[in-house]
Amino acid sequence: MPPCGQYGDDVSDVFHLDLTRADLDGATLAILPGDPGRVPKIAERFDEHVHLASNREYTSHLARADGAPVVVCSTGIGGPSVSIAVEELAQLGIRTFLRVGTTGALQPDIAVADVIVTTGAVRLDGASRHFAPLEYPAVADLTCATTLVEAARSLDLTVHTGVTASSDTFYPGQERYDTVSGYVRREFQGSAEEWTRLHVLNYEMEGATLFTQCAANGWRAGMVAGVLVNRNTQEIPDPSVHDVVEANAVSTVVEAARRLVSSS
Ligand SMILES: O=P(O)(O)O[C@H]1O[C@H](CO)[C@@H](O)[C@H]1O
Ligand SMILES: O=c1cc[nH]c(=O)[nH]1
Repeated sequence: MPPCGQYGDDVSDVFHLDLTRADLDGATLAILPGDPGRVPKIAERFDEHVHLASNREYTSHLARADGAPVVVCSTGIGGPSVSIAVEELAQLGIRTFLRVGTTGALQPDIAVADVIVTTGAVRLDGASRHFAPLEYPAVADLTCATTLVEAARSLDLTVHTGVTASSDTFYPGQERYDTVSGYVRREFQGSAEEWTRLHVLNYEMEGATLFTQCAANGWRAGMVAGVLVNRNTQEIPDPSVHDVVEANAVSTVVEAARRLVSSS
C-alpha cells in the first residue's frame, strides 16, 4: 500500500475500475459517460482504441488522439458511483475529467438535441458534501468549459451554457409525477418551476459531485450533455430521439478531448 496520497507506478489494480497505472499508458485526460454502452461508441471515434476492463458499471477503453492516450470510462448513474470512478482514475494519474451525458432541459428555449455545457451545478446531491461543505461552489474548470463550447460550435451544434441542477434521483428530485405512487415530497413540489425561474438550464445527476470533487482536489472537470427532453412539454424522454442526442454530445466531447490533449 503506498503512503497516503502517494500513488506511483507500483499501484496494483484499483478496487472498482480493475485498472492499473500501466493500463493508462500515461493518460491524464478521461472522458466519462454515464452509460457503459456509450464507452465503445466514444472510443471508436478516436484513431485507435482497446478495451481495458469491465467491472460493475465501470467499463473502460484506452483510445489515442494523434498518439496521445485518452481514457474513456463509464461512471454509472449518480454521484456515489461517479465519485469512485474519479478517485480511482486520479490515483492512476488522470487530472482532466470530461463528463458526457444526457439531460432534461428546464428553459423553454432549449430544444431536444441541443447540447448544454455546464458552468456550475446546483448541489442537490449528497455525494458532493463528502468532498466540501455546501458553501463550496460546484464549478467547471474554465478551460474545459470553454473548449467544450468551442468544440460544439465547430460542429454547428446549438450549445447553451449555464447552471445545471444535479439531483440524486431521476423521479422525485427532478419533480416527476409519472411514477407508481405519483407522489413527490413537498420539498420538491414546485422545485422545477423554481429552478427555471432561477435560470437553471437543466437537470442531470452527476455534475455537482464531479465538479465539487475535482475542484476540491485541484483537478479539471467539464461537462456536456445532450438534451433528451424539454420538461416544459414532457416528463419522460422519447426513446426515438436518443441516438441523435447521444451523437451530438459524444461528438462534442471527442472534439474537446482532441483539442485539450493537443494543447497540453
Ligand atoms: O446519460 P447519463 O450520462 O447517464 O446522464 C443522465 O442520464 C441518467 C438518468 O437517465 C443520469 O445518469 C443522468 O445524469
Ligand atoms: O430528464 C433527464 C434526462 C436525462 N437525465 C436526467 O437526469 N434527467
